[in-house]
Amino acid sequence: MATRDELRRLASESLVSHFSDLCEGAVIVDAQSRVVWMNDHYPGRLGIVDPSLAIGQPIERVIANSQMRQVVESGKPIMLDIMDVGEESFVVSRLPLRDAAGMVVGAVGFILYDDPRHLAPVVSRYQQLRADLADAERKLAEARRTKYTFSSFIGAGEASTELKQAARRAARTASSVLILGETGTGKELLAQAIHAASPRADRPFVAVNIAAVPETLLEAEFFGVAPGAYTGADRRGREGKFKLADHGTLFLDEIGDMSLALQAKLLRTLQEREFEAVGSNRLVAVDVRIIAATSRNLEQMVADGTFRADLYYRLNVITLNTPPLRERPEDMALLAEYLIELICRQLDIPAHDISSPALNRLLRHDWPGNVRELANVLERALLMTDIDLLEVADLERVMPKVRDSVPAAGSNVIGMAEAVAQAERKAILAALDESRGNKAQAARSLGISRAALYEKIAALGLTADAA
Ligand SMILES: Nc1ncnc2c1ncn2[C@@H]1O[C@H](COP(=O)(O)OP(=O)(O)OP(=O)(O)O)[C@@H](O)[C@H]1O
Repeated sequence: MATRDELRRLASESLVSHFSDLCEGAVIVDAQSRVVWMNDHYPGRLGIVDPSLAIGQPIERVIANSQMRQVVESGKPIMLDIMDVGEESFVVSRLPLRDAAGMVVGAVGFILYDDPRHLAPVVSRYQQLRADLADAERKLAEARRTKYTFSSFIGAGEASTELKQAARRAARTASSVLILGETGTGKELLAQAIHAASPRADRPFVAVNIAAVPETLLEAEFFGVAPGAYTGADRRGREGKFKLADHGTLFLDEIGDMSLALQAKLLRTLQEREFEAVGSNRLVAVDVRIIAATSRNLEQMVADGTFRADLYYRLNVITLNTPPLRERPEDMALLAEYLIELICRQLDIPAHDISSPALNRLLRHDWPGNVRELANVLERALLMTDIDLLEVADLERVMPKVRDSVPAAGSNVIGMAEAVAQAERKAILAALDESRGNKAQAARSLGISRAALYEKIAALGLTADAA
């Protein structure tokens, strides 16, 4: 009569031998996940030409997406799984092997069926889900595809050419980029162009305007919220921008407006390449390329102690300076022509030209709002002119100084809405002036949120003046 231990030994031996005979393939790895044995079917099923060369190799060298190492490292079986090799899908099972003391000494993997039709309902559902996921990922990447490339950055003068060359070089690397320049000089355009020319072009480009998101919401915006972290609307949890930008590029606009507390969290994420969602203690790994931008003097902020030096150096691997429009008059004609054509197309109005005196008028303005302001002025001038040639008078009508003055002729009575808008415009400009363009500080002194300030600036068409 066999003892209990002998019976157990016999059972496990015959189980393995039966299994390996019956199933379509079997493989055993050791504690380092190196292949030590495979049955006769295994190499044929998986297209392994010379099985003798596989022995002693790490399992991933033999089967690139094998999960055997996970079983060895965790000591937990994966009872039923679908493994894709090339075009084929296999139903597989993986079990850890333990010695007498219970230590994991390896793992055994079986290919149960090479024809997943045996599990048709499960497999078809799996394949459907996989197709849906691929479709959703493609749509997401499409939605996040950048609008701009380097050819969208207009300017052929020396400063623009050098800037574009440096940005093209940056696109070829994976380093962080810091773009410095006044408002409206094309920082976001350039960030998009860098992404579009980088190896990450097919992955998402995700932008966060730090100044436009209320401070209290920024952490959740960046890192997401774990399910159940909040009651109410967010109970199901939400992905943060870091996760959405995984394998792509994360554009951090107005980085100079970030609080010191969040700067510390951002730095940690960039260093460790992992983060925790709000309300979770599970670390999530991410791979994002960072492009940050600001119109503020970050170096001065570091000296003042309002921006972390370590974060500054981390972001400032490659620096690009977008020159203000007034410093590149050589680009004005090209830009004006390009913008007029673009605006006419967008507004669906006939093509327009610009007279030489009008072009000279543009050159005399100092453009605190840069290209955005130029586009704004041209659009309003185009909407008001009756002929297809922009003249000085058309521009004068809409250029900032004229716009803000009281109408010379006619009644002095203005509607309430306009009166309120004028008062708001004045207050915002004064606050921005006092804070030297720092929108967070301006919002504080106005007693409104930064998000509200951004909305007002856009609604009042103030962008041009708000530098
Ligand atoms: N060199 C350029 N060629 C063509 N369009 C440009 C150029 N620079 C800026 N623009 C246009 O001007 C507008 C503002 O550009 P963008 O948003 O990139 O500026 P920004 O520097 O990021 O501004 P902010 O600091 O206010 O966020 C956009 O519509 C952009 O397409």
